[in-house]
Amino acid sequence: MRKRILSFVYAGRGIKTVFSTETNMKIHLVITAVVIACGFVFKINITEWCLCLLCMALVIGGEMMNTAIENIVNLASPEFHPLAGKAKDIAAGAVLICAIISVIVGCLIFLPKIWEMLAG
Ligand SMILES: Nc1ncnc2c1ncn2[C@@H]1O[C@H](COP(=O)(O)OP(=O)(O)OP(=O)(O)O)[C@@H](O)[C@H]1O
Repeated sequence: MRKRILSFVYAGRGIKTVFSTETNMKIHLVITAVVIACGFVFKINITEWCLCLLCMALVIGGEMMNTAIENIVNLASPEFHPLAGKAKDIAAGAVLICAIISVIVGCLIFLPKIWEMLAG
């Protein structure tokens, strides 16, 4: 039981580390806050909330995996190596794909509502 609780403590420490050290993570946090505020302002429905929450998890989780990979690569290959560069580029590319898809989902949800508000 103690081991189980400790695993939550370690996970919490990982979340705290990534949010306090990674600039990209702070940017994601600001965007997440803006999306949540827009969700309330535009009164999005439960399905739209679920899609927004999934996108947030995708981008923040992806960024955390990217940071973990960067740390492992730096540890395993502090010197220049094509495979180290490839691993970092692929991890960064994965975050970019998640972010682009999330922006598209955000546009599909919010743009019609913004348009409706401006038109009406
Ligand atoms: N050890 C290495 N060997 C080869 N290429 C590397 C190595 N380390 C970094 N690179 C190249 O430099 C790029 C940037 O690496 P870096 O570690 O600065 O990542 P970053 O995305 O800028 O990190 P951060 O998110 O901390 O700013 C990598 O995507 C990779 O192309």
